[in-house]
Amino acid sequence: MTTTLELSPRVVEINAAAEPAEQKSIEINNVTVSFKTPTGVYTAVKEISLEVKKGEIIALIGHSGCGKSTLMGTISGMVQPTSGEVKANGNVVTKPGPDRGIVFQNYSLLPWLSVYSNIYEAVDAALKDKTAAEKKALVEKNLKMVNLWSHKDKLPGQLSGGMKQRVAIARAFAINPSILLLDEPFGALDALTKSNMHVELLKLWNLDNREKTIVIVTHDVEEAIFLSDRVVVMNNGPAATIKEIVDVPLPRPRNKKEIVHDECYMAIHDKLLSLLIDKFSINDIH
Ligand SMILES: Nc1ncnc2c1ncn2[C@@H]1O[C@H](COP(=O)(O)OP(=O)(O)OP(=O)(O)O)[C@@H](O)[C@H]1O
Repeated sequence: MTTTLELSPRVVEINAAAEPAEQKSIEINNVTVSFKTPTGVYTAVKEISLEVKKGEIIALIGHSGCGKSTLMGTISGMVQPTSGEVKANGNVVTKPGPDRGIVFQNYSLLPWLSVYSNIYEAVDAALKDKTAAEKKALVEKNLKMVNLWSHKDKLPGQLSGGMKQRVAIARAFAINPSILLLDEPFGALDALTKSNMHVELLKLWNLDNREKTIVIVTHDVEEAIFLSDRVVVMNNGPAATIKEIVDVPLPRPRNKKEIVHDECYMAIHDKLLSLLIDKFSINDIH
C-alpha cells in the first residue's frame, strides 16, 4: 500500500517539476530469500515486489533483523533470491557489478592503502576501458567533491569516522554507478557529522543531475524523510514483507532546519513512527 499525505497546492507544484524520469532502475519481482541454517530453513523476506525509478531515492526502514540488508543484498547481487528475480537497469542481477556501488556502515576501506589508492584501486578494477590519466582525474574529482583532497595520502586509520565514510562515498561515486546502495552508511556517526554527510550525499546526487538511483537502509526516521522520495517500511520477519510505502513529496532542495517545522514533514514523521512503533507509552503504574 502506498500512502500519499495531503499537501498544499504550492508544494505539489514545486514537487511536480522535480519529478524524476519514469525510467525503471530497479525491479524487485516477487523475491523470497531463504537461508539454510543449522536448525532448518529460515525465510528472511517473502514475495517482495518493488519498483524504483531512475533518479529516485528510496529508504528502507524496519526493525532490526527484518531483512533490509538481505533485500539490499539481492539488488547488489551479493545475495541470490531463492525465488523471484531482481533487475537493475533492465538486466537480471546475478552478481555484483560496476553499475551498482555499495557503501556499508563499516566503510570497508583497505587499511593498508592510502585514501587516494583506496579509490584508485576501485576505479581501476571497475573501469578497465579508461586510461590511467582518466582514472586519476576521476579519483581527484571525487575526493575534491567530498573535501578530502588534502588528506589523500593518509591511511584510513588516520581518519575520523566521518572522513572514512566520505572516502567510502567518494569511492562509490568514482566508479560512476547508476545505482548507489547505502546500507546504514551513517549509523555510526554523531548527529552533526551525519547531518553533514546527508548534505554531501545530496550535493553529489545533484551534481549528477539527480540521475543516480539511491537506496538507503536506515534505522533513522529523520534521515529517511530528509533524503528520500519514498520510504519503504518493512514488517518484522521471519518471512518479512513490505508493510507500507510512504511517499515523501517534500520539495527539494530540502533545508534540514526548516523541514522539521513543515506540516507535511511532521505528518510523514508521525505516520512512520506509527508504522514502526506499536506502543507509544509505558504503563509503569503497578
Ligand atoms: N547468511 C545468512 N544465513 C542465515 N540467516 C541469515 C543470513 N543473513 C541474514 N540472515 C537472517 O535473516 C534475517 C534478516 O537479516 P538482515 O541482516 O537482512 O536484517 P536487517 O533488517 O538488515 O537487520 P539490522 O537492521 O539489524 O541490520 C535475520 O534474522 C538474519 O539472522
